[in-house]
Amino acid sequence: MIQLENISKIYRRNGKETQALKNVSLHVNKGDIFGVIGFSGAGKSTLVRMVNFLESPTSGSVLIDGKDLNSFSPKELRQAQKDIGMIFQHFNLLNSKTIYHNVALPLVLAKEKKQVIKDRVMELLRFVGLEDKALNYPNELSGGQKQRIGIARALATNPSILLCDEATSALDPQTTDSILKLLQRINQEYNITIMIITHEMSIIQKICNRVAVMENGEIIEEGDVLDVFGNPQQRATRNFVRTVIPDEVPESALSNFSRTPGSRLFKLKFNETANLAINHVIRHLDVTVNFIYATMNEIKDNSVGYMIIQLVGNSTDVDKAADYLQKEEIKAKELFD
Ligand SMILES: Nc1ncnc2c1ncn2[C@@H]1O[C@H](COP(=O)(O)OP(=O)(O)OP(=O)(O)O)[C@@H](O)[C@H]1O
Repeated sequence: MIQLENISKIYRRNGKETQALKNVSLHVNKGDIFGVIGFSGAGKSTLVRMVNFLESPTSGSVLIDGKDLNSFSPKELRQAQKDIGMIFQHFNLLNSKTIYHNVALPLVLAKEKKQVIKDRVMELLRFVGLEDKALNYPNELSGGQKQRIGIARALATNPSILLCDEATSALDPQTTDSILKLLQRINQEYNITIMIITHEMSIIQKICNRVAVMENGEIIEEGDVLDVFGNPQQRATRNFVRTVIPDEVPESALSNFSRTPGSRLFKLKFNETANLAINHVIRHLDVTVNFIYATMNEIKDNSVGYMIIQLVGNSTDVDKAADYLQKEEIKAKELFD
């Protein structure tokens, strides 16, 4: 649905060049809630502005439903942009206009009939749960309510894509969750493809099915959310995952078990393969497995986390068990070896 092919973007200002995007390629499928995560300055906003052609790439192409936006006339481009809604961190509402008129604006610009506009605006305000605020002004609303209005306005022209640029960064955690639930409903009920730009991994964890990690204008890792959380490849990705699934073992967990001489301590991923391996060790070797600590997190209806286990027994069996758990597919990591 959205294809970015070898996109580079160079900003030139006062004789200085900044390369905001370096040969970025990305495919977002219809129905995805696709997250793009990165630290400040990674190039996320630049990337998302390429998708609706708010800015054009220095090189490379943007294809929406297979059509190259580069080849569009200005009129065709405006038409294509109507199919892409966008919401922002600071909502970008017009303070001098009522909520009704803010939501109506894209329809007024599209020269829709008055009755069509009225029906659509009221339908959207009902959808975002703010029908009673039609005659209020933006500064009479809370941040969460303002973002709901931003969402209603973005949906006014019935887009098939919604871009969200740090849309929950100015909101408290509870309000963030309610906006994320609303985005999920939009994705499911209206079948709208959503692209989310964020610096918070918890946002990706809660609603995205795919994720790309950006660093210094490049996509350094991309994949299904479960795979990326379960097996992050790059250092920056691991740091982001850590913010949701901490992998430091608390001192208290380690000080509470007895260091039996000859026992060995391992850290393993919490997954089916590791569970089967531990069962194998218990069944086939004369080894006791003590569970010292575990963390678990729900990602896309799957459990992701890790556990710390202690192997206790005679040294031959403990060593055999350790060898088995350190195999390639299990990759148990020894602590204090
Ligand atoms: N209009 C512009 N003119 C010049 N440089 C720009 C412009 N927009 C962005 N940049 C530069 O491009 C790089 C990427 O910026 P961008 O805003 O895309 O990053 P970001 O990941 O969205 O960061 P943040 O989360 O802080 O918004 C930065 O070095 C920034 O200074």
